[in-house]
Amino acid sequence: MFSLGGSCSYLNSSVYGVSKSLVQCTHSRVSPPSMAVVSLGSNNRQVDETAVSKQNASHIPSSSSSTAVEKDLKSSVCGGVEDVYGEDSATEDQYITPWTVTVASGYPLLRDPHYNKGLAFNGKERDAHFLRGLLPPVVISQDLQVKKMMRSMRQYQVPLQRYMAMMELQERNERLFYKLLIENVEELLPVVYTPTVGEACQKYGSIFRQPQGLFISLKEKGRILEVLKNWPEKKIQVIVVTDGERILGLGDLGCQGMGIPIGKLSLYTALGGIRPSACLPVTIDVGTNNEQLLNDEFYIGLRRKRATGQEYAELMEEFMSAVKQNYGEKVLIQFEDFANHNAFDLLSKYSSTHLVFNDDIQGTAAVVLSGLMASLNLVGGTLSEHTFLFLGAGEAGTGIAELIAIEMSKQTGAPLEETRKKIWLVDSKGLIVRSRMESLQHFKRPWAHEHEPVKNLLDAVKAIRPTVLIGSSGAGQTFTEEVVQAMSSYNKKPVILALSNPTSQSECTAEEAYKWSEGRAVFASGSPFGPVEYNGKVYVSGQANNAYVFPGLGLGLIISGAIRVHDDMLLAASEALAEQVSQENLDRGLIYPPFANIRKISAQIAARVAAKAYELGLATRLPPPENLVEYAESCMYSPNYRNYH
Ligand SMILES: NC(=O)C1=CN([C@@H]2O[C@H](COP(=O)(O)OP(=O)(O)OC[C@H]3O[C@@H](n4cnc5c(N)ncnc54)[C@H](OP(=O)(O)O)[C@@H]3O)[C@@H](O)[C@H]2O)C=CC1
Ligand SMILES: CC(=O)C(=O)O
Ligand SMILES: [Mg+2]
Repeated sequence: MFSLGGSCSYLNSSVYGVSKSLVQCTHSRVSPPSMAVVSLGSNNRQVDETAVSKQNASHIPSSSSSTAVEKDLKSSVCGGVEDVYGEDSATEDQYITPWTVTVASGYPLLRDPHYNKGLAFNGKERDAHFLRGLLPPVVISQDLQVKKMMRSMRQYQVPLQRYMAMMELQERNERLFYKLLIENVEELLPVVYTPTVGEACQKYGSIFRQPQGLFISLKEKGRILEVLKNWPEKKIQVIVVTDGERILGLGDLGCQGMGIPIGKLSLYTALGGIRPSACLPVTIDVGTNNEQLLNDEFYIGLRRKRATGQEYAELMEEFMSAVKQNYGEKVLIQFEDFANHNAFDLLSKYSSTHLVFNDDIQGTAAVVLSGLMASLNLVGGTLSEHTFLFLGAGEAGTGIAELIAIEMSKQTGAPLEETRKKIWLVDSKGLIVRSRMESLQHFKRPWAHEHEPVKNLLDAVKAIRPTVLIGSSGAGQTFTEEVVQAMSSYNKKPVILALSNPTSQSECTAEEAYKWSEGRAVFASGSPFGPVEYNGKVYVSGQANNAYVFPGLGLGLIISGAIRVHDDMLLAASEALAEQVSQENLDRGLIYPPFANIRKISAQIAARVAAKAYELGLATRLPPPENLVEYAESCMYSPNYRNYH
């Protein structure tokens, strides 16, 4: 009678005075189980809809205690709906047990995002899985579902509504969500990722419906391993974790930063082909210093100031140890949007014990270096013949600067201390120079070159005369007309990268870059801008965003079973990405390939990263596959529906 594809055990539970027989099953993911399963633990999919639970009571196999259930199911609420578990008749001061029933057939199958196919369930599946009558008669293809969803998405004028529609889809039908995203990546990336995800995080409390990801707060101190075990998936390969302190260029959004790990991991799947069930979004909630959120009645996090020092370090240490204990050595932990006073220390502390990677420092560096390599085809010269000026000397700025210096050093044989001298950075106090050394944070010190103090960016541009200007400040409108004009007065083709996200924080817009440089700028930005018409010519700018690299890098680490991330892997990723920029792209002024090809690009990046892991002796999956590109492609998750028997 039961085709559960896994093991079952019967549990007894007393739920608000009603004794129930529970069947606990671990079932196969390929073929959805076709009969009643009850779950109190973390091993099964859970459906928390009372109505569904009630409906499923009829599927529970009979046993002595199920007879008790029938006997005790006397109470009802108005309208003739049976109050099966006494939940409705319980007064507010009485306790009820939030038990849930999971059945991968009937309604619960339609409610399970991993298995649900909506109208695409065919006749056989509808018969086999008790779906008859639960769906209208029509059977449509997944392609038609995509077409329909895109049409409905395009009807929303407000970006946040699109974001919410996408999140709702992800929670309702995971494969359809990913098919939509993969097939319409250029249109939907700005919805699930920057810029819209930034607004979503700001308003996360107000738009919160279904919890996604794992929230680990100070309240869970001492119990993090237990919390990890609550997550329904066991085979985790990638964790993206934030503590919400530097969300894009929007600052401290506390617990509401959760939108970022969720967004990044949906790109791991859509762009890099990592299975969704292998991805775990985590937000560490240590409080927030954002007064507006602390006073917001809809704020979802701990209402306290951020923990710092030992309290913070201990929670992070417990998290990192618990992750290793629960998922092993080879789970990739991506640190995302931590403030720089923690980010560098966490990376250096855990890079020798865990497979960790900081996307803002390292992923951004790989993507920007790649764009610079490609831009040399437009502006000429070698990397070391250029001079670089950054606005912003934090994670992104110093991370990129260091990788450029490493690459220059590899190319020329000059020591790193020398190649760094071609790179200058400006922070909120002005140009970073030797006389400021004592007061500088450690990650800025390598960039404190000999120079007289310079107070602002414009003066720094005039003093340094860079060929490349990179914005990584999180401060919008800082590449002013004067700054862009100054860059254009020294360079035939100034390279201008406005990396800050979201769009509101971009150092300048694409239109401003082209207009103020009289169409000469080679421009790319962290958040996308549409094509710009200037003097009768259409300019298309690229998106200099770490999303080009982290999915492929992650895939490469996973397929090689890498145990550590190495700078040479970042360089390999940069090269692989730069090689994907075609002459046609360059002719249009693009220094990045279109996102439309991202899965092919990710496979190339993954192959190159994996090859580097093997070369460095950091790979554990042996022997290495013969053709790494083919192997990477073959490992990628496909969102197409599977047939159920
Ligand atoms: N496109 C992409 O892929 C990525 C983009 N980013 C974006 O880059 C931005 C910065 O991120 P990150 O480096 O992590 O942030 P950090 O906080 O680590 O660094 C910000 C830096 O900018 C400086 N700064 C801030 N405001 C000004 C200003 N008005 N004038 C001059 N300098 C200023 C800060 O100065 P001080 O040190 O003196 O405080 C600091 O050095 C964010 O907007 C983020 O979204 C980040 C990662 C990837
Ligand atoms: C893109 C990204 O990681 C950031 O803006 O923080
Ligand atoms: Mg980030």
